Amino acid sequence: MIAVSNVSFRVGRQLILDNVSATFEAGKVSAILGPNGAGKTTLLKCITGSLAVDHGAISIEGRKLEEYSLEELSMKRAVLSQNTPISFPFTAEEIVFMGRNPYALKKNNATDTEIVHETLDLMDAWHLRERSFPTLSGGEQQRVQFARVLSQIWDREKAYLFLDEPTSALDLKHQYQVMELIRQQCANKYLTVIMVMHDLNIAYQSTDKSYFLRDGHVHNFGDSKEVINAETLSEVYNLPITYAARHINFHAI
Ligand SMILES: Nc1ncnc2c1ncn2[C@@H]1O[C@H](COP(=O)(O)OP(=O)(O)OP(=O)(O)O)[C@@H](O)[C@H]1O
Repeated sequence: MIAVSNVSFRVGRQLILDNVSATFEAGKVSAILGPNGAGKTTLLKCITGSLAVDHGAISIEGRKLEEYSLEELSMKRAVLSQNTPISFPFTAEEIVFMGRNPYALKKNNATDTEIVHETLDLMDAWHLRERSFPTLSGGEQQRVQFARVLSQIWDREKAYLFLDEPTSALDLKHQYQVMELIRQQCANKYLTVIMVMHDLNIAYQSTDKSYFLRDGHVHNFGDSKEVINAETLSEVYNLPITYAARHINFHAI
């Protein structure tokens, strides 16, 4: 479990996170939602340790984040950032192999290769493995990067998966496949999954818990099926929204 307790973060005099508290449980997929500039990515960066909080604390399994070594963290959690510009012509397969770097000293080439190939295949990116990464389309790059983070924690139980807009470049089918895979991995390996996202339909359908941020504070949180409602959305996005009683639900079969 991850506990975020009374976290504040400033840049200069601007308060970007204002006394944020949240808990993220193992075996659950949690969404961080809210308008542009609400502080979602900043909160995720504080949770991953790439930003140091000004006030408050973040703990993983009851231990403060700063007490973990980088090596420990790299074998416990994987992070998919929003922008990972790569201009060097690594192949897609080499990018995914980077997910196995934390285990370099315990090298088991056969296992690493199996994991890399399996995650490439699961992300429908096997056919891209020899392609130069910078030449891939936005969605293809996102799938390869997702294979990289999956490969990093593939053989770990109770690991942590932090994803900043993992489906933003994906078409409908790949969005569905990625969310199914996240849910399946989360349940089977008891992962703690935290996703920053904008797509409220995906959040409603595929996450367990949702936190709505607005102006750097938690506006509302709870079970996704309950908290993602017209009233909350109207308040958070400052846009009158009504519930469409005769909406159409498409289901993949
Ligand atoms: N280093 C920085 N210097 C100045 N302002 C910053 C810095 N980092 C973040 N901010 C500001 O803090 C606010 C929160 O940024 P953040 O990226 O966390 O928002 P977000 O909710 O993820 O937004 P989006 O949905 O647009 O990705 C924004 O107004 C942003 O401009």
